[in-house]
Amino acid sequence: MSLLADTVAAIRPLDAAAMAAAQARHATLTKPPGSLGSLEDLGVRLAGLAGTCPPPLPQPATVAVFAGDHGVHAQGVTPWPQEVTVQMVANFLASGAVVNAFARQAGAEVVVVDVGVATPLLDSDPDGLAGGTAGADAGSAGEAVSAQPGMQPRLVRANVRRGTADLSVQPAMTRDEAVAAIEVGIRLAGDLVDGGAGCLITGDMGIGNTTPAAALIAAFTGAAAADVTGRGTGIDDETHGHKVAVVQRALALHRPDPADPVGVLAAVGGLEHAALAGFVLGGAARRVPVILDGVIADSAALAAAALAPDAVGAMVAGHRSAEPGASVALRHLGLAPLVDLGLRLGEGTGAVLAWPIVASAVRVLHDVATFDSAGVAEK
Ligand SMILES: O=C(O)c1ccc[n+]([C@@H]2O[C@H](COP(=O)([O-])O)[C@@H](O)[C@H]2O)c1
Ligand SMILES: Cc1cc2nc[nH]c2cc1C
Repeated sequence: MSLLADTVAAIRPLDAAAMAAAQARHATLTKPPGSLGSLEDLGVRLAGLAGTCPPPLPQPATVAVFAGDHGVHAQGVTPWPQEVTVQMVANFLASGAVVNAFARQAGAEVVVVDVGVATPLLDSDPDGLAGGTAGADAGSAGEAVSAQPGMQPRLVRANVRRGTADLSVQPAMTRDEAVAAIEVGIRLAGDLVDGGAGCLITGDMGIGNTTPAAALIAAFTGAAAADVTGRGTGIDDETHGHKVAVVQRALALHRPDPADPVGVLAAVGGLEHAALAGFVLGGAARRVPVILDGVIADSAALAAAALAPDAVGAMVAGHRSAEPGASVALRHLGLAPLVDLGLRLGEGTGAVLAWPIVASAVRVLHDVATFDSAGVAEK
């Protein structure tokens, strides 16, 4: 079997006995029952994921920033030049982006993955900066990556294709390319868990990538393009109307079938969306929580859930992106976001902010005294 098929086959439902044990433990802890709201449900779910109560603390954590470019950029769906993708890759590697600041604050490692950047990264450039003519590195997740937060960002060279084709006029990529990108994400998740990671955090970078995200969300949820297409990095009303029309045109052209998730990713997705879907599947197969960032991760999570419905058990919605499609996707997945600050940056920023909340939900099950042990009276 292929890595993708093996991974999907390895994804199992949450463990009911561990969840019942976590539920019962919550009832014994020195707090009014239910007083931690949805954090109690999260702790129970993570016990079910780990198959034990209390579940392991979700640490250390790595945020994987999957970077790719998009042929649909040619349609004028974003005001930013495509080169900003590779320039931001350089910025991540130089620790200068917002996600680096948030990751440093939280104590998470940053890994940058070139899965589909249009501009080749130079092998000879120690910082992986843009330029040169290095060949594609298809199908590999690059070197093994340690999850110990050494705080120095790392680059994983796993370029499947130098940007997608324009999804509004032809398939964004071939099925083989979509599978190769998914497997980049699966391999990286496995490498990180092997290196000790207890939590995986999704990140993305790709000028134009909110357009494929909207198309994926429409394809998997059945929502209208107008209800899931947002303003991305920031566009005026006229450009937004044009962007909705581009998404509608792509959906009408390809008629993506949600029963064929790889076909949907190939037709209207992006390389980072496919890799993120694999990253989620890889985390779910290894029974490690995966914190979703914004609309790009949410759209990829829909693809992962279509491939393996039980993968939803490993997903934690880090935050609610301001993009309308994010809320539609999270509702479809049955996930409630932990943080709602109006962020619409991507990179993994909202998910990194949510990580200490996820850890706190687990910490309660480890550390909090029981009514018995603390001598606190029950009602
Ligand atoms: O995470 C989000 O929900 C999000 C919302 C809007 C924009 N972004 C980021 O902005 C870029 C895509 O925006 P755009 O307008 O070029 O499609 C890409 O790099 C994303 O990481 C991300
Ligand atoms: C500057 C910039 C930073 C980003 N980070 C994620 N998406 C981005 C888009 C732009 C334009």
